[in-house]
Amino acid sequence: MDGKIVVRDIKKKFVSGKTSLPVVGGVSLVVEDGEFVAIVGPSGCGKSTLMKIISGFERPDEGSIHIDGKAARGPSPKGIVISQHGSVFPWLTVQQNLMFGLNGDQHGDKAALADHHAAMVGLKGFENSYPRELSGGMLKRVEIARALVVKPEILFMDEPFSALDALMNLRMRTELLRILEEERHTVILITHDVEEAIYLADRIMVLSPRPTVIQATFSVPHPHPRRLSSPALQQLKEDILAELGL
Ligand SMILES: Nc1ncnc2c1ncn2[C@@H]1O[C@H](COP(=O)(O)OP(=O)(O)OP(=O)(O)O)[C@@H](O)[C@H]1O
Repeated sequence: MDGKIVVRDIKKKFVSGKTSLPVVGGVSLVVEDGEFVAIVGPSGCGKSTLMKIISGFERPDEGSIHIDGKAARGPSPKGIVISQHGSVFPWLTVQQNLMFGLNGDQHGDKAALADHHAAMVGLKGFENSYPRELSGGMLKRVEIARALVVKPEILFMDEPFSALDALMNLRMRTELLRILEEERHTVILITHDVEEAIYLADRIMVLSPRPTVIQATFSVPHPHPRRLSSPALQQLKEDILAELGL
């Protein structure tokens, strides 16, 4: 079976008493090794549910997920989730947070590795700070460094920058691209921000309203850094917004 991540005909409904809410209506997709796929869709269409299923934190009613050809029946050790809800421990310093996931002896000097990743996201000099001493943007960067330090093959990102102000959001996009150039990861990004998707992704999937299916797929074969004001990318934005009924 080809593809780093192969998602086959995923369906999911939530049942509560006599009511049943169909959320994912049959989604199939293949993500290649090293590819960056963004998923956009209308509010409440089931984006987060789909991400939880693909990352192994929610069971689908039907369908399958294969990672590197193997059926995935829970969270894959090859992947890590970065979501809008922070997962940084408030009682640990930046360095301790970054060292937290480094179990086993194969990581060498863990403190040095943590400091390298802190520097990578622009937090050099803040290794010994506690989360309460950092701004929202810095916290987000700790979170991203914390995900990257364990060198995951796959990054599952669910609206990772949505809690940030506009400027920090733009900065984090650029930062993420720089990091991905240094260390190639396979990425699935959920976002409601079409420009963010166009700026970052190799391919963009547009989801339909609930129960969601993939309504359209767009390739973004443009080199980085991308200028969102270029006619081609403006046209792409219009095409995607039209798919979203906007
Ligand atoms: N665990 C759950 N139990 C019951 N219903 C749920 C559960 N999780 C999600 N839902 C429902 O499924 C639908 C889709 O939710 P989901 O969070 O996946 O959408 P989304 O596209 O990520 O939303 P948003 O754009 O607002 O972030 C919503 O109507 C939500 O109420």
